[in-house]
Amino acid sequence: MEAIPRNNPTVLFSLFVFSVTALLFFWRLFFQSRDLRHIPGPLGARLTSFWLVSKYRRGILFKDIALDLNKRYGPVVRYGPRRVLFSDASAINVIFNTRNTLPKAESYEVMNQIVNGKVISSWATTRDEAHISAMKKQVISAFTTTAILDYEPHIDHNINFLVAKLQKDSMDSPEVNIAKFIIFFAFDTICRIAFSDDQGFMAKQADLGNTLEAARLRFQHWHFWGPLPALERLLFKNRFVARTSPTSLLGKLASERLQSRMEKGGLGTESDLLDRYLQAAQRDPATFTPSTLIGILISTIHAGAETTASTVNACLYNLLRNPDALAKLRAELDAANLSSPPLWSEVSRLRYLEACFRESMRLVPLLINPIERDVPPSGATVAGTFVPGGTVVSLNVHALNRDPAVYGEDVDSFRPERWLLDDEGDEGDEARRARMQRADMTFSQGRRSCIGQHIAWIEMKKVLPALLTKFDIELVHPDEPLSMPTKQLVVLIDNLHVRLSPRKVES
Ligand code: HEM
Repeated sequence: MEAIPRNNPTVLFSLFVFSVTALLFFWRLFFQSRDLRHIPGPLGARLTSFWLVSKYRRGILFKDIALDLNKRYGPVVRYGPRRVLFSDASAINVIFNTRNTLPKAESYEVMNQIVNGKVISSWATTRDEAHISAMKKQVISAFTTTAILDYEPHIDHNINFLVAKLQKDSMDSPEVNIAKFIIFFAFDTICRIAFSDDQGFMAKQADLGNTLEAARLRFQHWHFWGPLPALERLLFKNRFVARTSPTSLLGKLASERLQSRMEKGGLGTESDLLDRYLQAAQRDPATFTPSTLIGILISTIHAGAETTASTVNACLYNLLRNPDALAKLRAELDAANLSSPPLWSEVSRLRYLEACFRESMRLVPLLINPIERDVPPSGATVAGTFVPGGTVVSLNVHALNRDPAVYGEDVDSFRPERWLLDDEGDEGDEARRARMQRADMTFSQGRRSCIGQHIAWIEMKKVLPALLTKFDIELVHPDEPLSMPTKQLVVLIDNLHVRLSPRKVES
């Protein structure tokens, strides 16, 4: 066999690439993350973020990665060279602390969008805590339980539309994919709450202009690139790409709505979220620049539409699979003698209804991927483990939501009763419920928890009773598991085929 000449350029180049890779490998292994060697994790994860990306590419959900890591390595584990995941509820107090806030990690920048040639950070993606505090000070009142009553007529309008559409469609054919109806309902409803007008998705039963698809692609982009934020910035957010990229569809929707409001007369012309944001801009124009306003509008729609839809769809699915729970809920709704559509004042205190949602959100947490925070340069002790500065920390919600020490032995069952108290004839005790509430990360915790959670609650607690009081509902395929796309960071439910008939109340 002929010897390969040593000065062959291909051989030299291969040797060079091999040496650099080997050097990088050993540097990472021994030096870059030496200060994290007390925390276990798979070798691949300790070496490179591509370990996580390759799993995502193969369609493995973070949920399954996280549960597997917890099983193999215990409650504190590395899932990247400088990423640590905790499956211990006591970590919440440190990672999502309200006073000494750990800032959002760099991975959030991946979600920034391009609007008119500029990279815009939204409410959810901003890492500047001082900016967020200044913004919140001005708009927090728009998200309180009292303020959301102003939005109730918008929700009622869409519930009436949804029920009428389902009544009409199910007369022609009783089998419907109710997931789609609920997705369009949630998107149109958040648009109504934000702009006093919807996008007409429910009426057309279509994703007009592919806005929903574009929003999903943004989530998917975050999913794949979240572990590699620096590379994402280099490839997708460099000046040339930003200047030549078209405005994102959500950015376009936000800009158009803002512009048309200004043409209509601006401040005071409607009673909705946009008007509240314009009031804030009048009080503090330095914080609420036009880019900030567009960023807030993008977050409102992006964070508020499919999130609520998936939660309602998952809860309905869990109820249809658990007839006893459904019967109990129907009994509670019947006893409440609800208006049509149900009023917030009637449904807000229905305890079994709330327990059904909480239990469903425990089993199917909306956010699949980790909520990441940066450890400050001085380091932090999280759940008894010292984590050095420059590390990203996160909570293993999937393991925590099924921890028997928090939720009891039957953690895989849908049992809303676990959220209720003894003194009202239900199972459980106050201490356990307090423990469950402290561990509940459905809407995250701390300063950057979900600003829209009261809006989500009012929508969810009104629409599900509206459907259950108008229809008898059964699954077309009762044995099929809930299907959802695998390459995503949030739960998206596209298929929930049910058979609808007008509700027959048993005498
Ligand atoms: C059931 C429905 C919902 C669920 C489960 C949910 C869940 C969450 C979670 C887990 C976060 C924290 C994300 C993170 O830190 O990475 C979050 C943040 C956020 N949510 Fe929601 N959300 C829901 C509905 C809504 C609605 C209806 C709105 C809008 C009106 C909204 C607006 C926001 C915003 C703006 C943030 C960012 C807050 C910040 O960074 O300070 N969400 N949500």
